[in-house]
Parts: sequence; C-alpha cells; structure tokens
Amino acid sequence: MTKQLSQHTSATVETVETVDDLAKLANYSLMDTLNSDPDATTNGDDHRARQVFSGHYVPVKPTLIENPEYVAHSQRFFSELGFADSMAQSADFISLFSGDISQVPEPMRKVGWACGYALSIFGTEYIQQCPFRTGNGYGDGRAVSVLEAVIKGKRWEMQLKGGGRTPYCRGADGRAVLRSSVREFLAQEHMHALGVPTSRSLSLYVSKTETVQRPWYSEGSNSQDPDQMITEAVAISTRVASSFIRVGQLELFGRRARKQEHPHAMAELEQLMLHLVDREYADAIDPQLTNAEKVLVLAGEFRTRLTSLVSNWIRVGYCQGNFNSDNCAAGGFTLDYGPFGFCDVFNPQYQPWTGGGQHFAFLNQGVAAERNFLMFCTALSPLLASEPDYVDQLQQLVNGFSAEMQAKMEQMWAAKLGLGAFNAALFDELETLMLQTPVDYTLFFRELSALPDDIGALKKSFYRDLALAPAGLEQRWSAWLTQWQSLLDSTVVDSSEVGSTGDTNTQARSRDEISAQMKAVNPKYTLREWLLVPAYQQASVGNYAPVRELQAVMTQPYAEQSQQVEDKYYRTKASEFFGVGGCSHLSCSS
Ligand SMILES: Nc1ncnc2c1ncn2[C@@H]1O[C@H](COP(=O)(O)OP(=O)(O)OP(=O)(O)O)[C@@H](O)[C@H]1O
Repeated sequence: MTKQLSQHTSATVETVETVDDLAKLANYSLMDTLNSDPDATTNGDDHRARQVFSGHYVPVKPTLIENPEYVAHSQRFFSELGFADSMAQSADFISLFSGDISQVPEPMRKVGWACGYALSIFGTEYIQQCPFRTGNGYGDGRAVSVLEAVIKGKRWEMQLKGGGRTPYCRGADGRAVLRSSVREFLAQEHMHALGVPTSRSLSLYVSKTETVQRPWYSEGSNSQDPDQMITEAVAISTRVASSFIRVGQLELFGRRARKQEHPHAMAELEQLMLHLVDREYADAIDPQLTNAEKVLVLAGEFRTRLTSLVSNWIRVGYCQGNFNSDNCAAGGFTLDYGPFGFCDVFNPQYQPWTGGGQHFAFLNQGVAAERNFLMFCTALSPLLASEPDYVDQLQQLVNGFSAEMQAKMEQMWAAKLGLGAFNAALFDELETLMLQTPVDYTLFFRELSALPDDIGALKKSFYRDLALAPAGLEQRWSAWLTQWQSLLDSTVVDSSEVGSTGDTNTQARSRDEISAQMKAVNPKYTLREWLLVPAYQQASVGNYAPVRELQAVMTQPYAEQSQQVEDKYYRTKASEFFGVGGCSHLSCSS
C-alpha cells in the first residue's frame, strides 16, 4: 500500500524568483512511490521506440530544442503559483522549460519520466499493431514530465509537450510544432478562465532554428495529405496539472492484471489506483477504507467530476474532438488539446476532428464520456475480484451514468437560459430553431443574456437573413422568445424587493440579477479556430503580439472588454473560413 502523499516539502518558498527557488520545492511522488520499467536505462537516455512490458514509468531525459526563444507564459498561473513574472524570460528557466534539465540544481533531478497507457476508442479496446510493438502499449510519445513540486500546499506536475522521443514515440520525432503548441497553450488558460477544469499552461518557447515536417491538407480535402508536407518550427509548451494519470493508463494496468501478464501485474494496478487516489481524490476518500471500498468511492467521485466536466464543455461550446480513454484525465479535468474546437454554428454533430465521426461530436460527448467511464470501471474491476457485491455496485455506477449526465445537462441548459428549472418543450423548440436558422452558439446565448424584448438583437448571432429563411421562422422565434420571457417573468420581482423577503429559498430575482447570472455562464468570447490561425501564422514569422493579444482577451472571456476587442472578436465566423483544412477541421495531434 502506498503511503499518504505529503503536501509539504522541507522548504517553503513564498515567492519563486529563480529556478533555485523552484528546485527546493521538488517532491517526486510518482517516481518515488511507483515502479520504474525494469528494462529502462537509469540515466534517461531512452529515446528509441521499444516495447515496455511493465513498470509505471520510464525515466527519460527530455531533448532540448535548439536556440529557444520566449513566446509567452501565463501571467495568471505564475501569479497563482507565486512565481515572479520575470522568471519566464530568465536564462535558466528558459533552459529548463525548453528541455535542458542537465544543469538543474538539486534536489531537482536531471531525469524526467514518461508513462505508458492503453487506449480504448469509444469503449472498444484498441490493440496496437505497428512495427515497434504489438499489444496494449501506447504512451507519452512526446510528453516528458520534468518536475513534481508542492507549491503553496498543492502538488503540481510539470510536463513538457514536444520534449523529444521516448520509448513510446512509435518512430515519430517526439516534437510538437509551434502551431499546435500555441493552440494548446492558449486553450488551457482560456478553459480555466471559463471555469472549466483543465490542465494549465506555464510557458511556451519556440526554437529559432529547429524545424520538422508535417503533412498538411490539400485544397478541398478534409484530411491531411502526405504529399502536402509543410515545414514548421518546433516548440515546447509546459503544461501543469495535479497529475497526468489518464483512464487509458489505468486500462493498461487493468488489462495486464486481467491477463496476468506478469507476476506484478495486479500489484501494479493496485499501486496506480492508490496513487490516483492520493494525487486526485485525497480529500474525498477516507484513507481508512479498504482498497475495494476505495475503488467504489473513487468511481463515484470520478463519475461526478466527469459528468460536470462534459456539461461544462457543452456550456461553453467546446468539443474535445478525440475523447478516447487516453485523452480522458482520471482526475476529471480537460486534457489533450489536439483536434479540439469551439463551435461557431450551433450543430449537435459539430466535430472538428477529421477522424472523429459522430461519436465524439459536440452533443454526443456525454455518451463518449460514459464509454470512458465504463473503461475506467473495467480497468479497476480486477481489484474487486474477491468482492462480488462490490462488482455489482460498480456496475450500478456504470448503469447510473447516463441519468447523472442528463441531470447535469438539464441544469446546465436551464442556467444558460436563466431559468431555475429545465423546460423540455422550450428547449426542444430552441434547439430546432437554432439548427434551422442557424445561429452562432456563443453570440446567441450572450445576446440572450441581455434579456432582449424582441429578436432584433439575437439576429447578430444568425448566419442567415431571416427574410431568406423558410416562411414562418421569424414568427416562431418571436413566439419562442415570448414563451421564454414569460417563464423568466414568473421568477422576476422588482429589484427593490429582492432580498427583502428574508426567505433564503426565494427564487425572486431582479432582471439585472438574471442577466448577470446568465452572463456568468454564457461567455462573450471563445477561442474559435479562425482566431487562432492568424495568431499562430504570425508567430511562425516571429511576431508573437497576436498570440499575446489573444491570450489577454481569452483569459477574460465573460468580461465586457473594449469596443475594439468587441469589434474584432465578438463576431460570427466569416464565410471564407468554412470548409478550410486546419481551420474548420483538424487532424489528430493538431
Ligand atoms: N510527434 C510525435 N512524436 C512522438 N509521439 C507522438 C507524436 N505525436 C503524437 N504522439 C503520440 O501519439 C499518441 C496520440 O497522439 P495525440 O495527438 O493524441 O497525443 P498528443 O497530443 O501528443 O498527446 P497528449 O495526449 O499527451 O496531449 C500519443 O501517445 C502521443 O504521445
């Protein structure tokens, strides 16, 4: 059994001003309590694709990018961590977070780690067949964790994305290009500002000299074309989270335990489960429980987090794109910003990933989450083998997922509409109207949050002139608005009366309060792909100002910002951005 993880290091550092200060906070729980691959090298020079048969991690040294240049860092996250802003541009910080850990001060280590995981696609176990390996193994092919540290009483893991080859690289180069690094860097901090649980962004550095080739999209095609190679600069972005344990990681060890692949398989699964509890669920799970009891509480807690997460995604218009089990964080937050997108035109089938099909589409994400939850429970079930009652209880948790998901979705839709309770008829008609018009998802709900008297203002979100729409659409919109207003009015009182009843359960709200509540759940700005494209294009020619401007706007997504910002960013998607590869649809590892 693993011991409870300490949230304290011997050092306490109020403000981290240098890498020396940061190093003092190092505290490596994963490397110190889990198993290293017995076949691994000890010095971390393990950069060739190979099969990893056991152990929770492989010690790996990242491969630095040549001539790193500062692009951006998250001022907000730095401030939360107590990091001095100036550190982001200091030489030793740049070295460390562009992949050179050879000089880091002790007790920081000069070796990082990569983890293996398995993969299920929409609830079907995927068994990999490739020249390098056949079997369950998949893993961090280009993500290398370089530090775990306890900062202000909270444990954080810092992971380089694009930090070079690991044994899991499957013959690929281990690199991330600037384009995809800008996307992930901006999206993580945007999601955090939207109030959606997520991994965070620390820093982003680009190489001034090192490039790689990537396939691009030929005109009119919606998938990448190997004959259309483009050259792109490599970059390293550092993402930070309480852990990077994925559902697919539990699956790898669950599959090994189920098949008794080696003598330690069951023990390694149990260790990983306990490590997950310590890293992500320590507050929710009593350490005195038996391991089987912990599995049940863990599954219940994860279900709660996952259903909330997905309802939040849909609230803000986010589609993960590739919601396989390896892209599902076991801590219940958003992880892996690959072919993600924020929808412009409302469409339940919106799916930015060219390979995604309908199962990962916008409004199908609850079902995709349910499949990942099933795989989570399947992975842990070998730990309940001697407890048939607990197996039943775990199954009941799986059976109850869709009801919990539905309840969270209804609460979310009610909140977006400013209502205390979900009204199915009102919502169904709205969904039909949004599809038939069609509307811009973000603009529509934001305009509605101003409680308009008629549909005039809502037309700002429409992608079609209603005069050209099928007969009767305008009248149906007006009728819908009237019905919505009357539902709202049943809870509205004069603002002078609000709070004067002494009844804490009162539903009474002024119109201003309703509008403010709606604006707090309906963002004004979302990180649409057509905003990202010019930002990373400019970054590729050394102009980072648009990335930083986008970062400033998107880290205050609910705020009313300047008129200039509104004119530039609060708009429907222009017609030239529809049907364009790399903008309206994206490949995997985007
Ligand atoms: N250029 C690359 N070199 C090595 N491995 C890669 C590369 N691109 C993707 N991979 C690996 O392929 C797998 C699937 O890729 P995917 O795009 O989902 O991951 P990713 O964006 O690199 O990873 P993550 O889930 O860590 O954010 C992952 O295991 C990833 O590590």
